[in-house]
Amino acid sequence: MFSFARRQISGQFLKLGKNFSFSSANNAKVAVLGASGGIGQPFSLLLKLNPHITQLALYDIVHTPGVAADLSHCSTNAVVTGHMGPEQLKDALTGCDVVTIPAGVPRKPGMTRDDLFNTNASIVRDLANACAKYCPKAMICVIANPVNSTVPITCEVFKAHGVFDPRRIFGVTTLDIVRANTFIAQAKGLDVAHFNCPVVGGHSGITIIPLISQCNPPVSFPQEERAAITTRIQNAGTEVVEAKAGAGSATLSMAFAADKFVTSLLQALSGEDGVVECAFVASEETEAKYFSTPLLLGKNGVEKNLGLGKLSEFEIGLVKNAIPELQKNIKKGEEFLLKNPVQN
Ligand SMILES: NC(=O)C1=CN([C@@H]2O[C@H](COP(=O)(O)OP(=O)(O)OC[C@H]3O[C@@H](n4cnc5c(N)ncnc54)[C@H](O)[C@@H]3O)[C@@H](O)[C@H]2O)C=CC1
Ligand SMILES: O=C([O-])CC(=O)C(=O)O
Repeated sequence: MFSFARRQISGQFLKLGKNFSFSSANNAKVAVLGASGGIGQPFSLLLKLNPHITQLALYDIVHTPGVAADLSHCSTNAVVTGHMGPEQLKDALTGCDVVTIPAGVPRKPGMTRDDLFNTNASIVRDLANACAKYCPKAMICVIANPVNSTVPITCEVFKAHGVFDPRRIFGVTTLDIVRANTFIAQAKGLDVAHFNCPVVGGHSGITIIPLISQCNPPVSFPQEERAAITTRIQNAGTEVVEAKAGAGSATLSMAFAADKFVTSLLQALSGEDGVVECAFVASEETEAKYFSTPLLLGKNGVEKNLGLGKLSEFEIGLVKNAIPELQKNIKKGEEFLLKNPVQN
């Protein structure tokens, strides 16, 4: 483990045009597992700008000394520590308030997210195992795909350790909301900074369900346009994978989205009221055991599941179509852990 001297800055902190002021609650340790990757690096940079964070622990199996040294020169408050290889994972995780997991392989053209299962399931299982041992109370934000299966894997690992708290484990689906907001605001000529479209369900293909009927401010589309924009949101990950032509999947927009989610989580943890984000969590809202819906966040993670709300006929059909696929993905994650249990 190597660490860098804390650099104090005073007063107010300007981030993405928004003012944050320091308070005693803004004292979080956040870890990024997979910090050297395509998402990990820009995401860590955004977290380094976050005034809620006083320690940023960067873990990967490669390159973290360089990434941490580089990032530590940015003149912001957070102390950056680099941790490389499993023997340094304990130090990275101990004392964490929030752990983010973008570790794992990304898609290439022609692959589905489920095609990543064979590689990423064991990566996530082993990292979740370390979290359950070294920071069982931390908020765990799973980014690695297939999210519909890696979240159930993480939850099963925590159950195996007897430390499962469904309020604290999240599949990060924020990129779907970011995309829905961008595409719809652009189509309607609205200011995306003041536009919100909830996206529910899961994080792959038909399980991604934008609730256009619940947009704020309200929008409406002719039937064909609504179907087309829904399909674009569902396939937006593939759009990026194809454009990158073998060089990976979304990294910069994912870093933006993950930072948005973690910022909301830290605001809620530090006592801010009314913080709502969608995420894929253990859920009783539908027949699927895990489902993304808007969540009211608080000091202990999910304070209240705000549920699906009133759906249009079109959206009811989308939810109905998504459930069998989600159930299959969830079962696959749970069965993986039965067949490949954690070694404590
Ligand atoms: N939830 C979402 O919306 C999104 C999820 N993703 C997923 O995020 C994951 C990461 O994507 P990228 O950063 O583009 O991939 P990448 O290949 O650029 O980076 C992955 C990083 O994980 C590290 N890694 C591999 N095994 C590890 C282990 N056992 N412990 C710690 N680190 C390990 C690698 O060394 C690498 O630095 C992929 O599974 C991708 O599908 C990508 C975009 C959006
Ligand atoms: O499409 C992928 O493989 C990466 C991802 O989850 C996304 O961009 O939404």
